[in-house]
Amino acid sequence: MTIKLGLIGGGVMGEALLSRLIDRGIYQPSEVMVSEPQPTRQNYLRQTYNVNVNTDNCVVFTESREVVLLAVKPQVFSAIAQELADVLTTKISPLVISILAGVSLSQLESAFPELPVIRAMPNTPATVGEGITALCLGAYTNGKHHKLAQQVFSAVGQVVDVSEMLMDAVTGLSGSGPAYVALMVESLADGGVAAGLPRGLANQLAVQTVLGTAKLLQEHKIHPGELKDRVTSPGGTTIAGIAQLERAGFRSALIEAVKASALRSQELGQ
Ligand SMILES: NC(=O)c1ccc[n+]([C@@H]2O[C@H](COP(=O)([O-])OP(=O)(O)OC[C@H]3O[C@@H](n4cnc5c(N)ncnc54)[C@H](OP(=O)(O)O)[C@@H]3O)[C@@H](O)[C@H]2O)c1
Ligand code: PRO
Repeated sequence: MTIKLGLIGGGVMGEALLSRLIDRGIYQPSEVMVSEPQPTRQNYLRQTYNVNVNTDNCVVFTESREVVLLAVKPQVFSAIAQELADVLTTKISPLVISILAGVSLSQLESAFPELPVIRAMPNTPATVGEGITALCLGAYTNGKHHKLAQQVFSAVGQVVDVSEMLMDAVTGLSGSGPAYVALMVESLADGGVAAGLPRGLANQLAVQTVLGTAKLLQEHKIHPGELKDRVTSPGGTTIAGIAQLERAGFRSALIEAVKASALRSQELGQ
């Protein structure tokens, strides 16, 4: 069977994309080849997804007919680029999609000269099909490549096209955001426990509150400030909580977190 998708780096995000792409039938397991350095991880991916696994990134690259997805840490990028340099050809090349934080289109295009490359930033809710991915296209891509990338990432959630100058900010918000939301859910549950709730119930209340609020904002397209006002009864419980959040600098903490993450993304690309 022809390999259509090559995945270089089957870690957290690589696996999130892989599992969903196979689950949705976008790729058959036999059409996928993954490269991973650790034997335990190789066995896990082979056994769990029935995909082809290899340790040689060059084999994965040359065997892949449609897409090669780079999902290694940004710190490994230059080593991978050096490894692949000898097998690159402009005659037949897969579309290269990088999900590496910070690594720019110009760095990708120096590593893959004259080849179609796309820089993408997905996020971990991709695992359950509720991700959001921002795409920006390299100079050697065409409409077919764009469509292919949209097909891959729409299998894991929403897809938006952005200009590259926004990619670090996207990384700071939606790329890193699931961690901030998870921290908030954990803290809400801790608050519930502090107020006397059993842990399991506190977790359930916290998760469903975040999920339901996000759904309400999305489906009714209302401004978050308006929803806040709807919850906040005069002289009631919510305004007492909000006053405390404002004293603790809650908004500012989140703003600064997104800015710090965007800055770190910029640094990783240097
Ligand atoms: N996690 C997220 O939420 C998220 C979201 C958007 C984008 N990203 C981006 O996705 C990339 C991967 O992040 P991650 O969180 O999935 O990291 P990760 O779990 O560490 O995954 C990277 C994988 O690549 C493997 N690897 C290391 N060197 C390799 C090599 N030379 N050839 C092939 N595979 C190699 C690693 O194996 P070892 O562990 O054995 O080194 C690991 O399994 C990063 O560039 C990150 O910026 C992540
Ligand atoms: N996880 C990656 C990081 O923390 C990139 C966005 C989310 O660097």
